[in-house]
Amino acid sequence: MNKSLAIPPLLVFDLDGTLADTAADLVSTLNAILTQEGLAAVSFKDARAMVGAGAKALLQRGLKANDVVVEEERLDQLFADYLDHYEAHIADESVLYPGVTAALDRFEAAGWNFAVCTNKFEAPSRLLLTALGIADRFKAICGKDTFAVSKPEGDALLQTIAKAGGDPRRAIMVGDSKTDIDTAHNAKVPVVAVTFGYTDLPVETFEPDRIIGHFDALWDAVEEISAVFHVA
Ligand SMILES: O=C(O)COP(=O)(O)O
Ligand SMILES: [Mg+2]
Repeated sequence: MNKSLAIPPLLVFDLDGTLADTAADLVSTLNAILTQEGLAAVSFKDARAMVGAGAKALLQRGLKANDVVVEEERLDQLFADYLDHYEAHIADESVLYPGVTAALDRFEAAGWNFAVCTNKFEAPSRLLLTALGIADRFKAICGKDTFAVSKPEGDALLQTIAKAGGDPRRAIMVGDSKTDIDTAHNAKVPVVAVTFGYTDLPVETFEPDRIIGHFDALWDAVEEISAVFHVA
């Protein structure tokens, strides 16, 4: 049997804005830090689009919204405070998007494996997925700090696939932002974009291979890609 066919096909999921709607907890944490510093909170609407480039970028955008620039050392301290607060409130309001569990069940029954490739740090990612009851479904959970490189570098995805025991020729990325689509393009891995995440521009702008508005549509999108890319 063709050796590569012995390797199960792999779905690699982004986390924030793809598997889980985490914006409320991320923005609440940002505002807890801004308030602690005597600065104005940012509106959920404004801050939601800031999510996607990592927590430090979110923090910096919140400071910038207050026209405040802090030097590196102070930013590191605020970021440490941010992570402490976030880990204590990791899933106060965060929930899985509709259809995630059913989609994982269907693909698992068809022999697919799963991994996570996120710009959230690995520890809070594990904490969140455990709190949401699905951490043990992933062969690998890789965060911004798992490898020397992070998204949008293609190698962040390729190393995630390797860590999950997968084959890049039999892998598909699922994400919500330009960062994810660029990562997949850089790794030459097909990508399905979801429309319900935190992208500041419509995802079609970034030319994913397929676009879905609900996880119930993931099966057909992957079927189409698999036929084209000979994944499954
Ligand atoms: O934590 C972030 O800002 C982004 O995380 P994501 O890569 O899971 O979307
Ligand atoms: Mg995301």
